[in-house]
Amino acid sequence: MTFISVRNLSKDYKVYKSEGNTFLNLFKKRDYKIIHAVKNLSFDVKKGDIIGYIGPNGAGKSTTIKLLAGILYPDSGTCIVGEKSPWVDRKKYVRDIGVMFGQRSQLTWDLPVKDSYDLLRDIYNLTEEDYIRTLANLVKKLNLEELLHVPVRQLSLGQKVRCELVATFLHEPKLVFLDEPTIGIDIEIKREFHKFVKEINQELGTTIFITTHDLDDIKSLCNRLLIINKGEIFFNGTLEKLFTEFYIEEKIFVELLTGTTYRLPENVKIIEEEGNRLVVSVSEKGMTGKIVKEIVQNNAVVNIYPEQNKIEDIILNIYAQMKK
Ligand SMILES: Nc1ncnc2c1ncn2[C@@H]1O[C@H](COP(=O)(O)OP(=O)(O)OP(=O)(O)O)[C@@H](O)[C@H]1O
Repeated sequence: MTFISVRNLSKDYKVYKSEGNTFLNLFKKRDYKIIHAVKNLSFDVKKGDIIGYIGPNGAGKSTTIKLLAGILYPDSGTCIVGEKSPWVDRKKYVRDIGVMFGQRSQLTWDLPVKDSYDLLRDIYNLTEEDYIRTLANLVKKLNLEELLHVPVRQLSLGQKVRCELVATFLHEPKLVFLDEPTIGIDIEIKREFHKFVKEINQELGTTIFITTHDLDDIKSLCNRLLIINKGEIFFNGTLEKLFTEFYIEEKIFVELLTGTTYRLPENVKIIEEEGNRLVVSVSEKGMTGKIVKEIVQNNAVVNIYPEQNKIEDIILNIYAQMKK
């Protein structure tokens, strides 16, 4: 079932060129340039999807999130989430969404964590019963009972991220935007974050839209990937589709018994050869296992290991293509 439907969404920024004296600039007609941050964007998201939204710096990810969250107005295009438009039904829409920006906080710096949650309870107009239930559930999941009465300024980054998650999910939103949520946190907290997001997604069917430069987030969480470049969708599909469409030749590292000659299958290419060690490449997706077997059968192999495609390499390759 389609939950988010985005059609031909565009957003430009007008950036004025700065010219020397800022006071005199007030009286002059200044030159400006238009930045097409988001161009004619169209995509659908199903209910309960965890969408990874990635792209190089400046591709338009944050602008898209701000548009979809109703924080920015588009220049043209439409977006329907459930049955609401983020801009037209702004007040009701806010109740349906949660937004967590890795660089910004929903918690009040000088107050104990729990005070910020109480404030959010009032903002979202939660009943005391719902508030107590969801808060207890989230606090248990993230194991942060002992942090509730600590002032936010005393929290470590990892503790703060866990507390931000509670703030984001407290009103049980149907859709959550996570913008660079794991920036700067260690691997242990990151794992805890992934586990939490997966659990909530499964328990409540929350749709999650996540922008990140951390591919661990994508691998651990996302069932779909949108890649954006210069404000336009470059790829839209599953990770499986990404691996098929952007397959990079896989390598097989082979060590042969010293002094033996080799016999290789026809469909491999030798890319390195040094003494009894070879590196060969496989150009056809899905053939690596079969080729390893053939090499072992026909040669005096001491050691052999294939190097399968990694998402990091595929994404790097895509970003390099984008620059051309
Ligand atoms: N408020 C703004 N005023 C002018 N230009 C902006 C503004 N916000 C973003 N831009 C420009 O719009 C383009 C898209 O920016 P955006 O922040 O959406 O990209 P991003 O993909 O989130 O980048 P990053 O990964 O670096 O955070 C960039 O060229 C950026 O410089």
